[in-house]
Amino acid sequence: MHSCIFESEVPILLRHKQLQKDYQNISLLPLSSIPLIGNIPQFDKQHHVFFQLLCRLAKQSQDEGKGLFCIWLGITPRIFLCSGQGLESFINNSKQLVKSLHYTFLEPWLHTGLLTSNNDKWRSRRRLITPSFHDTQLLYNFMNIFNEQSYILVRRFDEYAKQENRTHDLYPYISACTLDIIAEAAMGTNPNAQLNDDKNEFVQATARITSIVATRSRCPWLWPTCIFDRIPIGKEQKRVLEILHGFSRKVIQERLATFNSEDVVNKNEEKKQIRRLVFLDSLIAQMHAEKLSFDDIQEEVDTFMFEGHDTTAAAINYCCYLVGCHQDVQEKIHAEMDTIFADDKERACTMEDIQQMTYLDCVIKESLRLLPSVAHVSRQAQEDFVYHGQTIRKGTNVVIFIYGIHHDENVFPNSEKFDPERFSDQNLISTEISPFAYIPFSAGSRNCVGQRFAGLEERVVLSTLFRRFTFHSTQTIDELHIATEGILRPGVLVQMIVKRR
Ligand code: HEM
Repeated sequence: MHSCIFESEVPILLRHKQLQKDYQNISLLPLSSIPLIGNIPQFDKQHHVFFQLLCRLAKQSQDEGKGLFCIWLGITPRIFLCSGQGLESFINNSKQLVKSLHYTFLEPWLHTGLLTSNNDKWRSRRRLITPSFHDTQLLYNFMNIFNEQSYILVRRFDEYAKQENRTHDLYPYISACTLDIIAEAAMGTNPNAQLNDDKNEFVQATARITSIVATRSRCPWLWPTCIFDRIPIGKEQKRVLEILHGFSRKVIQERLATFNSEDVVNKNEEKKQIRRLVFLDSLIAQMHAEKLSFDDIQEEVDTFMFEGHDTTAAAINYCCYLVGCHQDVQEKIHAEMDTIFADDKERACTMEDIQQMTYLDCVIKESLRLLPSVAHVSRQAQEDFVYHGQTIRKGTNVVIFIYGIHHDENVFPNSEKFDPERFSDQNLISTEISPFAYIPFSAGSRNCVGQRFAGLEERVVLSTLFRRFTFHSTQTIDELHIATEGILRPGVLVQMIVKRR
């Protein structure tokens, strides 16, 4: 599969001199005097320093009114779109839905599931999968799972709360919780990651593979599979994938076994069992109809186990962190929780409760603005297009830089400030400016299929936590050394103190 990278890059290779001219105005870093190297010597090996460079370039391009910039990975240009203004005609264009070649590095893991597939395959999968995550009744059914798993998380945080003034990294507990949620809600199985050891093998393997993919993506010498597979990082990837694929295979086999037997049972009306149908069942039904194979199902299970747990875990963790840095915000959340739940700290959170969480809603949105779980997404231009007056050529790797767009001073004044009021009714940020100025779930027809699921999950988990706990953060954002590895990740452990209210 990876040989395609080079086949598809050939036109770019042949055209790179012309493209250097075309993109001269937006190439904000000077090209190396060594031929064919591009900007690579200017990229720091440390992910967070590289990310800071991208953020600086985004700011510079916004200040200069350009709204985009280009970096050169050797002879391939990568163009970062950093303004919501004008994004619509690209992101909503049905001809521009093809993911960039860098997603190919995810294929050893996710093959061509919904996130990484293109064209007809993507269209038919998206049609098949969307109902499982958009059906309002199904989403209501998930509330029980969100509540049950949140309670387990509370019990684990209680242990931390007993250790007065000690700091803790909450991410392992939170990601175990979101893993159990997606596994139970979508796959009908519960790996009990929350009840097992602190260092879950699946969670750790996911973090490692996303880091390996990020490293490979920005180092052209790691692109050829024949080299990558032979060096330590490639061998490590192979080991990590055995863990991840072993997990998804087990999940499918377990469900497949019960699916068959219950099918038989269901024919007998007297013994008919009511079983909650999950996303995986709809895929298995397609397998019985011979429209999907086991491998087809596995690539979707891998895709959803990753997209469905890591993104949400990052969002919840960053939200706790940011609130822990802003005690005034935390007091307002507590006041809202007390109004909704009064003294009853134990009852389950309902849809009606969620509708009343207007302030928490602003906090969640502002957290996803300041620290979006997915900092960028990429496409490969299928035809020439114009953005902010710049023509971008067919074949170019185009990055929609969500993080940069969310930090645009022209849209979000004082953009580094955590200010949930931006999203309050009175200050309603600017659909007037551009509906694409705030896109944590991407936008258009390739947006996040799990957006509504994630929104509900975040609100149940976070309200359950804020009803009971106060968080205190001990680091500034700069000290977190954040970097984008598919997911926006801190380079150090995020340390927080947890107290019972
Ligand atoms: C706060 C949580 C989440 C955030 C911020 C988020 C964000 C995103 C973004 C930005 C994309 C576009 C990716 C790209 O174009 O490369 C995306 C796609 C996707 N997301 Fe999410 N996501 C979240 C939660 C979820 C959940 C819970 C699920 C599953 C239930 C999910 C499943 C997916 C899938 C399958 C895609 C690929 C869609 C396609 O290409 O058609 N996400 N998500």
